[in-house]
Amino acid sequence: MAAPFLRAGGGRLWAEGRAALPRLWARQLQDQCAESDPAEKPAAPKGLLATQCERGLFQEVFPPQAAEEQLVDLLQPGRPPVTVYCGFDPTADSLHVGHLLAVLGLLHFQRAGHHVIAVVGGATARLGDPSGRRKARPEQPEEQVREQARALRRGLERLFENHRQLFWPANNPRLGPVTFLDNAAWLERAPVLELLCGGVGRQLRMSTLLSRQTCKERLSSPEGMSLAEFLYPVLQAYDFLHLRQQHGCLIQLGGADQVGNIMSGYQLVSRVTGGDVFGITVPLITSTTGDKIGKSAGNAVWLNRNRTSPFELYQFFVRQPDKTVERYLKLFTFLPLLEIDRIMKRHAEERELRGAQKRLAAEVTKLVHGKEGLESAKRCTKVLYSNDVAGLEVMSDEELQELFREAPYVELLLEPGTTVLDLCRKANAVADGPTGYETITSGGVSINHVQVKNPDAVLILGQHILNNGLSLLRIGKKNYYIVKWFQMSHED
Ligand SMILES: Nc1ncnc2c1ncn2[C@@H]1O[C@H](COP(=O)(O)OP(=O)(O)OP(=O)(O)O)[C@@H](O)[C@H]1O
Ligand SMILES: N[C@@H](Cc1ccc(O)cc1)C(=O)O
Repeated sequence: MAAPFLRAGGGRLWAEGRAALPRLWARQLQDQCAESDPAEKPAAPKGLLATQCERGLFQEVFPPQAAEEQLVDLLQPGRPPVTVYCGFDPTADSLHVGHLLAVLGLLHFQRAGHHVIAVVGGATARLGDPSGRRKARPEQPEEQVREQARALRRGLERLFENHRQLFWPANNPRLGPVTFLDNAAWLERAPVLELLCGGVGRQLRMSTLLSRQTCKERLSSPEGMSLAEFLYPVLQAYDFLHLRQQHGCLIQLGGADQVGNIMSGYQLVSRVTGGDVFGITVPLITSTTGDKIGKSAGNAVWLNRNRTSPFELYQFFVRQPDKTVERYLKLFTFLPLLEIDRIMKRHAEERELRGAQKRLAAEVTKLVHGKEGLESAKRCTKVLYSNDVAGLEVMSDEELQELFREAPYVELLLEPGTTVLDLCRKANAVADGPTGYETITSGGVSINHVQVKNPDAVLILGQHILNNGLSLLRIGKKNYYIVKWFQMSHED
């Protein structure tokens, strides 16, 4: 069955020519797209769909004809708000960069005044979404999933709160409301018979479920597919129906790998209610080798600080190649397209400064970790790449450990007369005997970014030992040791 999605192609069709878009869309986009000619009279603000397709954030819209005829219009500025939802399964205790695009999709709806619902899949996570997977997810104990659901909700709340505080002018009345729900609240209570004999069991067709790519592949694999996994799209479809009936939800948003599940939801809701609902997908974020970034691939960039520090998140975006940075600025930030254009023009003149990447990294880090997180990321960058000692001095223990994640953390007692050699030996950073001594005299050791060549020099407070009681010891090019000093108190 041909996918009944209207493809905006991650902005591709938009870029290749509007003729590829359905007629009505093309006309509306043309009417609304006045940014390209600033000399003309100010244009009416663009509709949400047009804007996000142009940015590449909305990749597919479903079903195409109804979207053309109704959704474009429903999402025009000045129209009454609609309700949109996106689900996130708590199969880990943190969101990651891949999830961020779906969250950004919700935030754009919120910015346009619509009501958004972020659903944590406390119930669905226990089945495990088979979409795009070759193997079943490992089973997780119920209590673990519950704990992860709480953590995911906190992560979602933090993103919405950071956005409200840092990316939205104070008290702007147009920011739509956000609701956080957990599908365990209704799925755990849904009686099996009610589910099977009511709309779900009767309206969803086996042939459609069996025709999904994931299902076909898994059924023909040696491992096969469990009933729990097979029924996953059914429960996600039930969520859509529940949210339609209880919250008036009209649109489901999800990553591109969610198309099948969203289609099942569309079929169920439209058959049971007789009215149209819509699906929108956001593109999948891939690594430089083209693989989806995520948990299973083992390359997730997490949004929780204890898994990926603000500094590491910042660096992930600073390292993006030139060919991705413009697209990511459009996808991951709220910067207007005209400003992105200016950033890219400046970037083209001085690529080595990585200005576009740094702006991208700053915007994302601020959204994810707030202003303090961004400051921490910048401080860590300076400490590491510009040997900034002042920055080192104001760092918290947590920050220092985040920065030198691999570095051993050693706690030492500071005794009068402690020398450079003592420090190196107590930290187990140099070998015993003459070799250790020579490592220092030959220039292989630095303390707080300053080379120390005299092994017998006594450590000086404020120089070798920073005011926060820390020393950063480096042996060779990149073997770091973080030393936290303790002083014997006088009463002891
Ligand atoms: N790399 C990505 N780019 C865009 N969206 C993503 C990405 N990874 C996951 N998502 C979206 O986030 C939601 C949660 O997906 P899921 O839990 O399968 O992610 P995941 O952590 O990558 O899982 P796994 O790697 O275990 O398959 C889905 O809507 C999915 O489409
Ligand atoms: N299936 C989605 C999560 C989800 C759960 C419930 C929903 O109703 C919607 C989406 C995922 O894998 O992440």
